[in-house]
Amino acid sequence: CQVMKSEKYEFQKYYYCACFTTDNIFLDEYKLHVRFASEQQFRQDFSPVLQSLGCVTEQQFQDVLTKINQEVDRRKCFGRTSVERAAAIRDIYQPLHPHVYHLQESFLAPKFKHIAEYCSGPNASKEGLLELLDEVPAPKVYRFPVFERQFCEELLQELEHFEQSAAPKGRPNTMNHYGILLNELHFDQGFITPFRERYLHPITALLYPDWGGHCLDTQKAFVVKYDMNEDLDLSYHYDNAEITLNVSLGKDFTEGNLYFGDMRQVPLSESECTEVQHKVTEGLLHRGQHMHGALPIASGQRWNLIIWMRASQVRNQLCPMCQRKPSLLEGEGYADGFTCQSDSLVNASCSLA
Ligand SMILES: O=C(O)CCC(=O)C(=O)O
Ligand SMILES: [Fe+2]
Repeated sequence: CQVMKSEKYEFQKYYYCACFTTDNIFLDEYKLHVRFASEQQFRQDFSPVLQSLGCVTEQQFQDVLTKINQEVDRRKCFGRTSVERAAAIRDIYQPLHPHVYHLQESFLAPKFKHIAEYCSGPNASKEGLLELLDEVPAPKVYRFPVFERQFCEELLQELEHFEQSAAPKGRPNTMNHYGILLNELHFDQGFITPFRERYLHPITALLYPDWGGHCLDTQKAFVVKYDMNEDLDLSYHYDNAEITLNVSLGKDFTEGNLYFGDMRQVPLSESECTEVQHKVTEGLLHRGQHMHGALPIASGQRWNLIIWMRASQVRNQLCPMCQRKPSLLEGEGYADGFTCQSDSLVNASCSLA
């Protein structure tokens, strides 16, 4: 029911987990994710591994602490600065291709529409869906065409135009230095949210019912960019997502394959990795907790659309980043997709009144 849905959209508040300001802080120089709750805890937990990675002098250690402090400050201000950037973008940025902000069927590959239609039908089954998919390149990783090539080109032109503009830019996370947060550019309402609800959700509901694929309710969408003079690769990590869609948008590039290891409980040294090629216009769907990374590109420029899809019902039980019961911090917009049970009770009583 449409009215219920938009009411929910207006009333529902979303949250971060407090671990956002302490956990999964990426140290670029040492390619290491750390947790920083206090200096004492940090020294105890990470001195040995940092030393083994070449952080041996007190000065080097102090430099690490400075970087951590900067990142923690960035995260503490993130909600406010993100809202400010989104407002500034609305005020000063003139889109090159305004139509790409509104999802149209003509953007989508015919095969993708067919797959989504099949999954939305009354007789859909996982087995039937698997027969329609091109390939299962790694365990529970699925590939299918998503966009038409012309749409990929126009979207990239729009994003490059944005990059070259004076508008402020928020970066997707500490591991990507380039790339663009699509919610700040106002892509959610007209494009990403209906794309997830109408097309992706029926597919994930069949493929990942045990990973929240049947109850996705928000997302964080961004693009990543790799260039010979910028970021070349992406370290091994898991996503802040229940399910991730990763679509290759272009341009021309060589190498830069994605690789998948095991689930996050298994160390890389004990994991057998599978390389998966990016093919322009095609998407790869995987579980957020399935560890992965991206190998360096060897030439050209690679852009991918990443949609981290969240299921509040799942993450409210256990935060996928710290693996603890989430401790909620208020956020703006979809935040990190956690919800609060008592908010729902307030909403229920509102709608009963
Ligand atoms: O570069 C890619 O294709 C992977 C990006 C990714 O895994 C991420 O941003 O979470
Ligand atoms: Fe990722």
